[in-house]
Amino acid sequence: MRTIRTVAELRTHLRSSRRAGRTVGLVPTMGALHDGHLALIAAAREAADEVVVSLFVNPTQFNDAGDLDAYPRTEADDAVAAADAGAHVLFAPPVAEVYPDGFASEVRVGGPLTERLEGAHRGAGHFHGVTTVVTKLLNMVGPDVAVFGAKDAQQVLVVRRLVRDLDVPVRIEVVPTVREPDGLARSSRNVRLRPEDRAVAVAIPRALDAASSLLADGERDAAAVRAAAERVLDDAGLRPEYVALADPATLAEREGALPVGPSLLAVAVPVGPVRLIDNVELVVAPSAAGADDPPSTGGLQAATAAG
Ligand SMILES: Nc1ncnc2c1ncn2[C@@H]1O[C@H](COP(=O)(O)OP(=O)(O)OP(=O)(O)O)[C@@H](O)[C@H]1O
Ligand SMILES: CC(C)(CO)[C@@H](O)C(=O)[O-]
Ligand code: BAL
Repeated sequence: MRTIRTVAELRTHLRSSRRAGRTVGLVPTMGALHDGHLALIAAAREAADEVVVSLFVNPTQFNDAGDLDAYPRTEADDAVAAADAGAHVLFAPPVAEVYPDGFASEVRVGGPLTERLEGAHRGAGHFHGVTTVVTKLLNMVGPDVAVFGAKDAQQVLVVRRLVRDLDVPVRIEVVPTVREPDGLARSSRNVRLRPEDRAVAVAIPRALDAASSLLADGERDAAAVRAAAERVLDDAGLRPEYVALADPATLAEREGALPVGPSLLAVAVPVGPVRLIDNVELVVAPSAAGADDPPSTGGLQAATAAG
């Protein structure tokens, strides 16, 4: 595996791969690689001949300077992990290579997809930073396929919108959330959890499970399903920024009876000094009698209950 730091060198390398007829997969990351990232690299290897892992802690998507400063940076370990996972290139540009002096452009996805949930709490500027850097990475690499994690479900929606709206010739693949043995979603920020925070953080996947179980037991009321998750967080002494049960295409909050098909249960929860996010797709299957019910699209990481 080669570590490349400039766009010029990356293009030269990829030109010869293209000439040899090799397809290219991109895995965008901010480094501090864990098993979630390795699952993305494995999916990219399945989907393409040549895998580029980008490692760039993108300053424009951080609303909180403290969060940016504290973001873990472990490039030497990341290079070993990416190579072991079968990546061909680690693209790790310095900030000035991505945002040279005089940089004055931004790529925005407008509307509710960037305004709701993470957009409401981190600020829509978060997603403008994500879409700007993702557009740049797609332009730099020109991949056939780019792989993202379902842990950042809203980011997936926003990136898919971007690619459709701007006719970017790339296929977006999504990998289900990889979890610790106790259910906590793997996240680069987990290393900043103090032992006492780590012990309560398990309430996050348990809250998602509680909502899934209630749905499986036949509950259909959105408020009741949401409240089941909120109760588990509250019992653990956690104060979520949001617990959203939403339409997975528009992120509009569900009210009343959940419709047949998928809904997205997404949470953001500060745990000590760290802000964690997680989600699960809850699927109400059509009832055997309901021949007119719309078909379930299925989820990326769905919990399904018959209607
Ligand atoms: N547990 C996971 N399972 C699957 N994909 C993941 C997981 N965690 C992160 N990813 C994906 O990896 C890609 C890079 O994410 P990133 O480098 O920000 O890691 P991260 O663990 O999400 O870090 P943090 O949550 O601290 O920002 C994103 O597409 C993200 O959705
Ligand atoms: C996609 C991404 C690498 C853009 O900086 C980042 O938002 C992330 O790690 O999910
Ligand atoms: N994984 C999402 C990137 C971020 O937290 O900014």
